[in-house]
Amino acid sequence: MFASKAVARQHFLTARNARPAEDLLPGARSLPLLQSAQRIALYVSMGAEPQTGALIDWLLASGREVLLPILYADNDLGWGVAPGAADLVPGRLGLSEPRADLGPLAISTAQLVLCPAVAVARDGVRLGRGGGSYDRALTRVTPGTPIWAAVYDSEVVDALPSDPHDHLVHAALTPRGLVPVG
Ligand SMILES: Nc1nc2c(c(=O)[nH]1)N(C=O)[C@@H](CNc1ccc(C(=O)N[C@@H](CCC(=O)O)C(=O)O)cc1)CN2
Ligand SMILES: Nc1ncnc2c1ncn2[C@@H]1O[C@H](COP(=O)(O)OP(=O)(O)OP(=O)(O)O)[C@@H](O)[C@H]1O
Repeated sequence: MFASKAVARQHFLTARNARPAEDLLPGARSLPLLQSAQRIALYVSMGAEPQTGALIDWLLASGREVLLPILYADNDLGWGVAPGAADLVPGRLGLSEPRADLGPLAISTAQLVLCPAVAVARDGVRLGRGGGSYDRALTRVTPGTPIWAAVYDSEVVDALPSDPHDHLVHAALTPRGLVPVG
């Protein structure tokens, strides 16, 4: 068990930064929910994060809508639609973001939410970057909507430090498929 979220975050990010980035699409495209959901909240991957580019292109090509986060100054998130990678503009912290902001509540229209994560525990606890962005955004998801966290297989672990404000996820999506948690 890790002594704190900060220690755990550093452990997993150091390991992740030493590995090649992998694409999420192979593990995702055969999942029924990803074939049927009409509007999906996703993220624009950066660095060694599980890569979302091919997944976003595949969803758009099959006529679905993809919501992408816009990071506000207080680390809360707004959401915009992705018409295509060429339409994204540079945001804070090296992020690429949609130009038009539909606001923080737009995530409530998603039928599936895939959030970035540094690690996920078997009980559903998600460890993020530490801004509390998804702690806030996930409170606005329509109850009953599946929430998945994108990680590599080695980042699904038995236990992680957690706080009362942490919002549990239902599964980890890895490049090899879906791992139910919680
Ligand atoms: N791809 C992606 N988008 C996301 C998140 C994320 O984790 N991944 N977020 C999840 O909440 C929000 C943004 N939060 C973030 C918090 C910290 C860092 C960060 O630490 N970035 C790098 C580079 C910083 C820089 O260039 O100054 C780093 O410090 O190593 C990035 C995003 C919304 N969008
Ligand atoms: N609803 C909220 N409103 C404002 N701040 C919040 C809220 N929830 C959590 N926070 C703050 O966000 C900070 C980071 O929380 P935490 O370490 O759980 O982030 P995280 O889930 O790992 O990061 P992220 O969601 O950005 O990927 C904490 O200081 C926490 O107090």
